[in-house]
Amino acid sequence: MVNTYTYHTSENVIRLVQITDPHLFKDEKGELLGINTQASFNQVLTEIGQSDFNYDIVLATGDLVQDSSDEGYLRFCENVKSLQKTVFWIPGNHDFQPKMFDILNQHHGNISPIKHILLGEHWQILLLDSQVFGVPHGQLGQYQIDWLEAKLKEHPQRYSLVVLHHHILPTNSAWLDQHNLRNSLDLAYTLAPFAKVRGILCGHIHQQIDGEWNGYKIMATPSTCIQFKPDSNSFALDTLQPGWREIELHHDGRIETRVKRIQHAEFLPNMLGDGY
Ligand SMILES: Nc1ncnc2c1ncn2[C@@H]1O[C@@H]2COP(=O)(O)O[C@H]2[C@H]1O
Ligand SMILES: [Fe+2]
Repeated sequence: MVNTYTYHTSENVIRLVQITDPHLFKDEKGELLGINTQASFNQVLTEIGQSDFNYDIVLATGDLVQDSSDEGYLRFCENVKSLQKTVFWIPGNHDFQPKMFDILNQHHGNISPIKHILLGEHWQILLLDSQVFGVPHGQLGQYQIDWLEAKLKEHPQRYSLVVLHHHILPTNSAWLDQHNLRNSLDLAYTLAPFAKVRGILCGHIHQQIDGEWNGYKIMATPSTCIQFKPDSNSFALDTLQPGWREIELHHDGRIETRVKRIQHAEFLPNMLGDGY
């Protein structure tokens, strides 16, 4: 099996789209706290298609399916065909990996199982699995840490973007921050010797963060369905709309990025919902 995907381009900028946390259900009418997650996912995909952002690849950063159903993963595969670019993925805390792996591989179309991407001459992307089976918080196992270190050592001349589901920077929401990446210090120690690491990208927290941590650009992205309210110690939803993220990796190591939200439909959750 090939373990590295090489994306050849002579462009000075590589463009990525991130979609995250679609939480699809077996039933396409399935709702998460009042939002039909299939409908909001479709709307995000439609509006990505309508935008003039000419992306090279897509990153899907976990919680693809809420109920471990074959149907949810199969519809994900069908739906992302419209993106017409290779889709790379990582698991979130809600994903059932044996099924996810089988279905996403069998119905691959434009979906790749590869976790190491070389882009043009200057960049690489490292996709990590931070899932701890059966619980909402995250942890990078020793295999993930060793793999990350090995890839950074293999390509020290490349700028690196690290991608994982769980968050590192707090959301100032106690209920959600208990579900963070528990061993972010191990990640910090692993990355520290490699001066060309530039960014860390995650999903999971259903809200936007554009911050900084140890000199790395930290990006978290709205879900394609429900949004969590920032700075809320107990569970609370937001009326902000489903979204996605555009990222530009420049040849000099700069990352430019922006969050987009749907504009041609409105999804409002049941604001009284207190969890799932
Ligand atoms: N009321 C709640 N209190 C604490 N955790 C919750 C609550 N509701 C949901 N969660 C968990 O918190 C997680 C945050 O985002 P996820 O989509 O990964 O899935 C969520 C659930 O696993
Ligand atoms: Fe999650």
